[in-house]
Amino acid sequence: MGDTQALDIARLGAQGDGVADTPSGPVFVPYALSGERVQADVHGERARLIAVMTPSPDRIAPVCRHFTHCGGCAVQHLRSHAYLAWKREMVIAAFASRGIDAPVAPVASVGLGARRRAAFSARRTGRSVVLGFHEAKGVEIVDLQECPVTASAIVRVLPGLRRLVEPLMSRRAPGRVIVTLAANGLDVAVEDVPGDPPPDVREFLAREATALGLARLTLAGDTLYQATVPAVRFGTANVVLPARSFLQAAPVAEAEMVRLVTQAVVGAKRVADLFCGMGTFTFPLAQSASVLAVDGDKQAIAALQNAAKRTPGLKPIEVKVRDLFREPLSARELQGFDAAVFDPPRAGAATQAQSLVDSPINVVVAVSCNPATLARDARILIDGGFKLERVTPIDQFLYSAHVEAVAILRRA
Ligand SMILES: C[S@@+](CC[C@H](N)C(=O)[O-])C[C@H]1O[C@@H](n2cnc3c(N)ncnc32)[C@H](O)[C@@H]1O
Repeated sequence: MGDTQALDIARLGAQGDGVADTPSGPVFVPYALSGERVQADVHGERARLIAVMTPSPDRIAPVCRHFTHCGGCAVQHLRSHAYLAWKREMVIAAFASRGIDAPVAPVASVGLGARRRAAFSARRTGRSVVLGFHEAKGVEIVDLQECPVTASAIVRVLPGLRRLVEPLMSRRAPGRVIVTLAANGLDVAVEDVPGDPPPDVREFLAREATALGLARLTLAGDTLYQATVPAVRFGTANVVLPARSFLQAAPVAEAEMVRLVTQAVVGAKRVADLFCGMGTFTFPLAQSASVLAVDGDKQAIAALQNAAKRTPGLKPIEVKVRDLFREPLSARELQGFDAAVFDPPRAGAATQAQSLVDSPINVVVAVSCNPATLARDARILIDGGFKLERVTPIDQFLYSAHVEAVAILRRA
């Protein structure tokens, strides 16, 4: 037990916790809201909410029965306008911390059921399996009965997936079950499970996959069952999904990102698409510009290249497999390009941003799921002579503390 205190919540922190400023420093109270007076059990700078004494007018009922138990969502209990303002503020603060007074647009919102990929954890308990996300506090897995942020086609198969993965799961360590709603069905990838299943288990898995109507089932990257080749559509291209490659989490967020990227580079004849993945931006860009698409994931690049060969009516697409952290595209290699798009993992693309500064490129669109590294990379570009035109936050990760953003920079 900690120390029970009444606290006044001053703001919502970056992880979605209510923050009370006390004489001994900030205290973080999960599920408390800005402006509320709450009773909390305080342990150092963390506290457990006991009761809301004065609720915020923006407090609403959560949409999911698992909220506060499941770690998938941090903020479901806040009215939409205040929730979106919190996400926007995170982006503004990240840029401000780099000394940038950023022109940040309103957040592009994404509705319920938009998530097309979910990475669940699963563990055997007795004769059954629990399948879901990890607890908000603690290490157990919440056995999901619903998930309003995830596509209903995924949520519907959870009971069947519990049956399917049962022979693969151990009591000791959790396995992972990554479910993707492709354009033509569900692609299920099971990872981090022990051993190679014997023939009878493989037969069982194929039978259950058929019964569930899955498009494909892979185990540690190997295809165990395939009814149809799972594919996604980028622009006019159908790209066959590699088992493990990156895919934007929500198609409506992706569509907004594509719109912002393609509009920013209108008129460009040659575009470099860096950290291109399977071609989310490459194919829409290639409708009007030739594109150099670069990524470190061999499978993603192969999928992109195969789709490019099959898709008529596109400008030329050249591809490279390359580790852009160790070997960013150099200013020399960027000669002749009018624009660049980069969409790195959370670590950002500092060295790549520096060589963009040294290149003749006039327009850079930076896409990121981490406002902190996005702001750092924007600072490099701004110091190198670019002007930040606009940053658009996109609520791709509904109810979590994450936010996607697209920044457009042009040479001043
Ligand atoms: C956020 S994803 C974006 C992918 C793509 N632009 C999209 O929208 O689907 C980041 C991409 O960076 C790639 N990546 C990660 N580390 C890399 C590295 N060191 N060099 C090159 N690419 C890398 C991943 O393979 C992944 O495709």
